[in-house]
Amino acid sequence: MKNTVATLQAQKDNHDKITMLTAYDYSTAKLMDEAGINMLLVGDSLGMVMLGYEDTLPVTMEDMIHHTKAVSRGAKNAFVVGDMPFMSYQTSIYDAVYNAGRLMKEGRCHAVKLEGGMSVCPQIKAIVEAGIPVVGHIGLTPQSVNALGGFKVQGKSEEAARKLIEEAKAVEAAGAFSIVLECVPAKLAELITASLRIPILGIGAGVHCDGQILIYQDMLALFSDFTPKFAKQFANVGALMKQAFADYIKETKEGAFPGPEHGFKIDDEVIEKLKQ
Ligand SMILES: Nc1nc(=O)c2c([nH]1)NC[C@@H]1CN(c3ccc(C(=O)N[C@@H](CCC(=O)O)C(=O)O)cc3)CN21
Ligand SMILES: CC(C)C(=O)C(=O)O
Ligand SMILES: [Mg+2]
Repeated sequence: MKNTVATLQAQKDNHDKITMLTAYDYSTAKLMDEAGINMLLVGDSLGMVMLGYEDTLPVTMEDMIHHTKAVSRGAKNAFVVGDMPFMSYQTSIYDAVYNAGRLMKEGRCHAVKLEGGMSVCPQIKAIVEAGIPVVGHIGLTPQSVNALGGFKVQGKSEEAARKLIEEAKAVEAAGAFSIVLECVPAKLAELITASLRIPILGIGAGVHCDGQILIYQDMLALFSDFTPKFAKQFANVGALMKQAFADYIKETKEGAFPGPEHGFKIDDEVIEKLKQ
């Protein structure tokens, strides 16, 4: 069944957990879609896990469109969300609508996501009015890493927790159909999830959110620069890949690969004639 804004809202209303993973390419998106994932996020985290930058700030609209196109082609039933990169929406309402439109029109995603609370509500409202569904993103907002002083848990003090609740309500009121809540204490996330009508997608925000989102390289151990506490390793695909690469190198050096079954034949007669 195809996932839509309406089916995702129904999942919250029916206490049926929403599942979301990041994807950045066609083949991986297809595997996740076939496994039955509800939502795919083409995250600007691609700057870190796919391109090797140390944060998400250098990611461009062109990077996002390129990867969103690939993921959209691999997603049959999953609801695809394209992440708005740093400085594609903070600068003005015009930029926000223009770039959200590009991501949807060229990338063929079903919704866009942008980071921030009250400060980006005018942008959320304008994008939604253009007919583009918006996912909000509050708590740890990685595009503000320099302002936050690192990738740290958010909303621990009473003041910070109150501000986060206010931000969640403001983003909902601005018209977002869902919110990603990143790196906040589980009990605060539970409170926020209970106070909002729209689905809350948690990452490092405990089990009481309406759904979960994870970076796929983290769950498969494909990324080793750092490991957030919330990154559960579901399989060690990284180790499997490294072993397969080592086996390929070894067999190639030994002449064990390729075998006759991996090649093409020609009539011996032809070869004899060539040798004459
Ligand atoms: N591979 C990867 N996984 C992610 O979850 C992720 C990215 N990249 N890139 C974009 C952002 C950055 N994020 C991060 C990065 C690091 C931590 C981290 O190491 N956090 C500490 C918390 C420290 C504290 O207690 O404040 C941790 O131990 O989890 C968390 C989120 C989440 N996103
Ligand atoms: C951490 C998730 C929610 C994200 O925004 C990304 O992958 O870019
Ligand atoms: Mg992001």
